[in-house]
Amino acid sequence: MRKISKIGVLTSGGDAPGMNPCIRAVVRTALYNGLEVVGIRQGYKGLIDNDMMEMKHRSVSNILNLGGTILKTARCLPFKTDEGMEIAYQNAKARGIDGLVVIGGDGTFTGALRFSRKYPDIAVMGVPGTIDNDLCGSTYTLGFDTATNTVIEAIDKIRDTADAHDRLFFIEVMGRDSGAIALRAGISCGAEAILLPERTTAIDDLIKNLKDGHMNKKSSSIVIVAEGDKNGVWDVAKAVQKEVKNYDIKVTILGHLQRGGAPSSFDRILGSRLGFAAVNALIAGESQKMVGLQANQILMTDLEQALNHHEFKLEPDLLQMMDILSI
Ligand SMILES: Nc1ncnc2c1ncn2[C@@H]1O[C@H](COP(=O)(O)OP(=O)(O)O)[C@@H](O)[C@H]1O
Ligand SMILES: O=P(O)(O)OC[C@H]1O[C@](O)(COP(=O)(O)O)[C@@H](O)[C@@H]1O
Ligand SMILES: [Mg+2]
Repeated sequence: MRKISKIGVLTSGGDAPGMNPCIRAVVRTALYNGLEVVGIRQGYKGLIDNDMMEMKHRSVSNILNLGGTILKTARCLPFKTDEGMEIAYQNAKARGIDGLVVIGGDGTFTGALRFSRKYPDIAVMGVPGTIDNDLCGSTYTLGFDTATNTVIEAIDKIRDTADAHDRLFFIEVMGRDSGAIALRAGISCGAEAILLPERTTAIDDLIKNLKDGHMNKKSSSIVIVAEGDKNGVWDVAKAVQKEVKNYDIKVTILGHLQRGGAPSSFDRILGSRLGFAAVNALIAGESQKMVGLQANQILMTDLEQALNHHEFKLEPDLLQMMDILSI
């Protein structure tokens, strides 16, 4: 069985609340087990630029409540090239890193899998950290709960003013190819319609529903549009504006405020559990896997399987109820 002595930890792709509790758990679990830990700054960029530091217990003090990531993150194009990967590998080897914990989303895992197939002497363990909740093998990814709560708080406020003015709001929420935030926030806020990349919405049906809502004495309407929806929030709003005259129409793009803020209790616990499990999995000799939450248990999934978007599905009952509960 392979023996790990030094773990490198990095956060990569979009930051997500809960990454800091996870880093803390990785560092302290590794130290508890007599391993050394290296923090790699700015994701794969830090591996290529040799921007790394030794981590001790006090390196991760008082960070449980912080959004963002103390290690910083980046979208690093050079890591996608063979040359970039080779430099990253040589730097990691020179530091004595023999196990890597990568906290990030689908892009990060795609890179991790390629890297570890090319250089199998460095074991790699993925931790799902993305507000998009778009990975198989973990019911929830780090940051999704906090981001959804942030979105709900914002939409509740928009509902107040929408109601006061009898207005129709189109609200774009994040999710590059994923309707996960849109669906949960929409149901939680009683959105009149939710447009998702995973489901096609006919604009004619949307217009009819909004008109019906007005006739049924709805004083405001909220339509949530996931960023990855193929129509796009502006085009949908324009198409509806032409047909729905009773409401004054506004568009709000919530943007990056969705990624910030203190992690929720759920994300603090999830980050701690996943970080703890990732280090223990590396110690047990595992590689090319992701630790994830399934039925309240921490289980491992092959990275390849975690990336299988076709198998990732939004909850059918949520999809079914989203139209029924909003009438
Ligand atoms: N095909 C790939 N090969 C190697 N590295 C990749 C690949 N795809 C993504 N990455 C690395 O992972 C990083 C994060 O991916 P990205 O899609 O931006 O975020 P996320 O991991 O949150 O989905 C990229 O900036 C790049 O460094
Ligand atoms: O902050 P950026 O680079 O503009 O990226 C925005 C994207 O990042 C996200 O917030 C998170 O996605 P990733 O976790 O895949 O990076 C997406 O919802 C959004 O499309
Ligand atoms: Mg992603």
